Formats: sequence, C-alpha cells, structure tokens
Amino acid sequence: MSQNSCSLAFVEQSGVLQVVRSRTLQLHLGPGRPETRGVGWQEVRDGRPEVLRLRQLRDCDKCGDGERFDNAARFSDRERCYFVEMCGSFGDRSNAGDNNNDSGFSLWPPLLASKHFSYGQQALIFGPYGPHWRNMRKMCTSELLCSQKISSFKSIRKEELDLLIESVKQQAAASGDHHVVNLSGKVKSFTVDVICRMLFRRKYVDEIDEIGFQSLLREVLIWVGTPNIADYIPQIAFLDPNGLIKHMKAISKVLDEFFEKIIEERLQSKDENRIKDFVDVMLGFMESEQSEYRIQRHHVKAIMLDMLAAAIDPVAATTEWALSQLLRHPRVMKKLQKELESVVGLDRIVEESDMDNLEYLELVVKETMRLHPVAPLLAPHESMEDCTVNGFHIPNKSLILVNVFTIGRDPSAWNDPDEFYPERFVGSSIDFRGRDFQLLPFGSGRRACAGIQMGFLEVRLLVAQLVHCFDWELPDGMLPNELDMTEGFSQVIFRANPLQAIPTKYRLII
Ligand code: HEM
Repeated sequence: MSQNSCSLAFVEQSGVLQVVRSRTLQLHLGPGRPETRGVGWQEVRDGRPEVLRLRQLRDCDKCGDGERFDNAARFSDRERCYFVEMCGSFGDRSNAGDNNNDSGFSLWPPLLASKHFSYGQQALIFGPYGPHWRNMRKMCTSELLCSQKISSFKSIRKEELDLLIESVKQQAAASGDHHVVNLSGKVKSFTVDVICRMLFRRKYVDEIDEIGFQSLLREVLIWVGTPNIADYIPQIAFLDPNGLIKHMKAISKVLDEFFEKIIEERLQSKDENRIKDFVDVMLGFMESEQSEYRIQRHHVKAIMLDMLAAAIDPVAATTEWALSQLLRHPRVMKKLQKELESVVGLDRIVEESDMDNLEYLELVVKETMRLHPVAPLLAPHESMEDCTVNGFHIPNKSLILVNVFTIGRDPSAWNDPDEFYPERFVGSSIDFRGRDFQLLPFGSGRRACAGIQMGFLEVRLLVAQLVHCFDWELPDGMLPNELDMTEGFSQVIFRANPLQAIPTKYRLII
C-alpha cells in the first residue's frame, strides 16, 4: 500500500474524515447546487479524495474538462485542501468577525512553473505575499493599470477596433453574404495586439516575428497548466521526472532573450515625446534613485510576462462567451442593438466615452461573467496563517480553491441560475469587483485581478462594436439553441470550438 493510501485508510478508519464531513454537513453546508454541494468546506488529509472531489465536480458541472481540474489537483500532496463553494466565506473585507480571511488567503502555492516563468516568483502573478509583492502590486495598479494610464492608450484601442471591423467588412464583401467569420480568432488577435502595444509599442505577429511570439506565449500557458510530478514531490525535482523543467527552462530562455532585446532597444532610443508604454514607465523607475518602487531589470521582464499572460486570454474568453450568449439569445441581441442605436445612433461608431451610458451592455457582460467565469476555480490560494471561517478551522498552508463557477450558478443565490438573463441585475447592487460573493469572476481581496478596469472596458468595447456594426447569424442554418457551448481546456476556459458566425448586414450608415 502506498504511503498516500495508507494515510487515507488511517484517516478513514480513525473516523477523522467522517467527523470532518459530518461536521461540515451539519454546520457548514454550502449553498451549491444539490449535485455538487456534498460539502461546503471539505477537509482532505490525503491527495486522493481531493482529486475525486474535483472529478465529481467536473462531471456534475461540465465546467471544463478533466485536465483543468487535474491541474488544480496537482497540489494534492498538501496536507489539506479546502474547497470553497459558499458565498460569503472568502476574503470578506468587512472585518466582520471570523469571515475576514483575505490576508490569510493571500499566498499562491509555489510551483516550479512560477520559478521558471516568473524570474523566481519576482512578479505579481505567482509572487509570494510580502513587501516585494506589495511594492509590485502597487506599481502595477497605481502606475500601469490605473485609469489615467489606461485612457492614455485609447487611440491604440480605437485603431485596433477599426482594423477588426474593417477586416470583418472586407471578408464579408469578398465572399458575399455568407462569409463565416472566426469571431474567437478575431477577438484574440485584438487582445494580443492591444496589450503588446501598451507594453512595448509594437505588435508581434507570428508570421513576421522569427520567434513566433504567440506560439511562445501559448507554450508558457500550457506549461504552467501541465501537472508536474516535481510539484507533488519536491525532493525529486532535480530528476525532472516528466521532463517539464527542461522545456520550461528552454522557453524561459527564449523569452528572456526577447525581453532583453526590447529593454536594450528602449535604453538606446531616448524619444521623450512619445506616450510612455509600460516598459518605459518601469525602466523610468529602475533608473531613478528617488522612485518608491524598488525594481530591477529582472522585475521589468517578470512584469512584462505577467501582463502578457494575464491580459490576453481572460478578455478574449469573456468576449467569446458574451457573443456566444448573444447569438443564442436573439431577444437579448436585439435589445442590445436597440440600446446602441438609441445611445450612439447608426451614423458613428461606438466610442469609449459611450460606455457609461450603455447600461444594458453592462448587464450583458455581468451576466456572461456569472455564467462563464473564465477562471472557474480562480487561481489556487494558500492560507498563510491559521484562521476560522464560519466556525470551521483552516490551518496554515492549506490549499484554498474557490469554485466561482458553482457560486455563480447557486440556486439559493440566483433565480433560474442556468438561464442567461441580463435583466436579473436591473435594480440590483450586486457587482463583480469582489465585494459581493455571489459574483467573483475577478476574484476578491488582495489577490483579486489587477486589471479589472481594463478587462471590463475591453470586453464591452469588443461586444459593442461587433454588435453595433453587424447583424449576425449562425452558419449552416444553425438555430440559436443549437450553438454548442462546450467549454475547452486551457489555463482560461475558452469555448471548446471557436465561435463562427456570419455578418449578414453592415448596420452603420458611414
Ligand atoms: C475580463 C477580463 C479578466 C478577467 C475575468 C480576469 C480574471 C482574473 C482572475 C480570476 C484572477 C485571479 C484572482 C484570484 O485568484 O483571486 C486574475 C488575476 C490577475 N489579473 Fe486578471 N482578469 C481579466 C483581465 C485582466 C487584464 C486586462 C489584466 C491586465 C494586465 C489582468 C491582470 C491580472 C493580474 C496582474 C493578476 C494577478 C493579481 C495578483 O496576483 O495580485 N487581468 N484575473
């Protein structure tokens, strides 16, 4: 019998697991849907129950495939895992009694991938909570992802949106009324190009770049998401048991050379008049003695990689799901188009300044993020101190997985939870910024998404432009309710198959 199953047997026989289960069931039953809510919090003293639990969840919820959850389960060598399915149990910042666990859950478990792709956990994502992380987080939120900086890149977003709309128009014109557009691909290209221009002012396209930039990024995300035996058993990491470390080292070397080239070019050219991109801003801090941000060259590179990893897929996936839901719900699509007609008209394109007046658009995006949180278990968190949640003791160094997918479909929190119905938010104060625990697409607390403002803006812009400029139809006479909504696997939950649709009419009169 392996050591793991031995300890499991001991735990089962000694009744510890049972006690924990029944105590959990009696006292802490989560409000999750019946088929998944066996426990609100589950304590696991061995890896296997956790893996089982995640598999059950996958089977019941269909919110991703096995690999996704195997990834989460790879930390199962840890002594304990807590699986959060309860609204109101995670990161409550109200300081109300024992629900204030934000500081307790601010760590991310150290993975080997984070060592190789984060310059030894020197960046924001993967960075251990502490003074350096706080300094990096402050720099990112106050200097790079703040409102002022984001709006300084307005012209970039406009240029890229114009290019997107023009390319759809041209494709449609070239092949008549029935040209099928790969909306997923278009949206993804937009997000890549925008973040590249914000970061280092250039677009990197596979065909023209010898490194194959997008492929490289894809590789990083794949390796970060691939279960690594060395994460289970750190003692054998030096043997590189499934060869991942060798691959990660090779990719991080190529990336490092790429980032070095960008930094060198930048240090050589001193054009003071241009709008400062993220690299300019960070190099400015690096060179300044007075800067409050203690940052060195490897931090600049680590943040570049963070931004590329964090800004592309979540925006692309959320937009893809929003457009899919609109195609499945012609009533909602028409209502959104009506709003765009009345707020913007048909004689000009949507501008960023219109966003605040497009209330229904906001509801559509909120409802999309409720049903399709692109990180359904968020990132794995780790407790950094003993704490108590709803009377349940969580020891230090426990893995915390928050099932925002189930929370977003919890029937005790939402009427008709599986329905796509944006109107449910009319007159409701529920927001997605981490204070309302029914809706946590960006996480909550100190480790919540640092790019909420930019992400929310980009998703609304993309959806608004595509729906304002064109009428859409599904290919091959497919009916709206026949559109496949199966989720695929990646670090972020995209559609399993790209979203394809036909732009049947250009609606604007310009
Ligand atoms: C709709 C778009 C987006 C969604 C749904 C989203 C969602 C998330 C989620 C769920 C997390 C993990 C939170 C946790 O585990 O508690 C996260 C982290 C993060 N996101 Fe986003 N994100 C989006 C867009 C962006 C954008 C555009 C950026 C900008 C670069 C960004 C930057 C980050 C960063 C830096 C972190 C790590 C924060 C930390 O560890 O302190 N995100 N995001």
